[in-house]
Amino acid sequence: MTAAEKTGARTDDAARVITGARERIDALDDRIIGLIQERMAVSAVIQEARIGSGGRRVNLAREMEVLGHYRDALGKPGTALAMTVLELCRGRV
Ligand SMILES: O=C(O)C(=O)C[C@]1(C(=O)O)C=C[C@@H](O)C=C1
Repeated sequence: MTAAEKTGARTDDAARVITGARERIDALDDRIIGLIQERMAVSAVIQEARIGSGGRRVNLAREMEVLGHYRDALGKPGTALAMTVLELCRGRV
């Protein structure tokens, strides 16, 4: 498959730009995934401390803060992203 076919570009110049930018996106996605995995580990520490003390896994007031943080930064899709992040960190409720 040619670079043009792989990228959907109609010129070699555009194919080069897209190929380079996709490499940066793949590197960014690797970092984002790493950060999410780090967040999951930190969240687990909190949840274990709370459950170990007799509390519940979920803290809805805190989740509202997290949802608001993402929404303020990214708009409505930010809320959906935060819900997915929370599900990754504490499982489905
Ligand atoms: O901050 C907490 O109390 C957590 O347990 C962490 C966290 C999160 O991953 O952000 C996870 C579960 C709770 O329902 C709220 C937030």
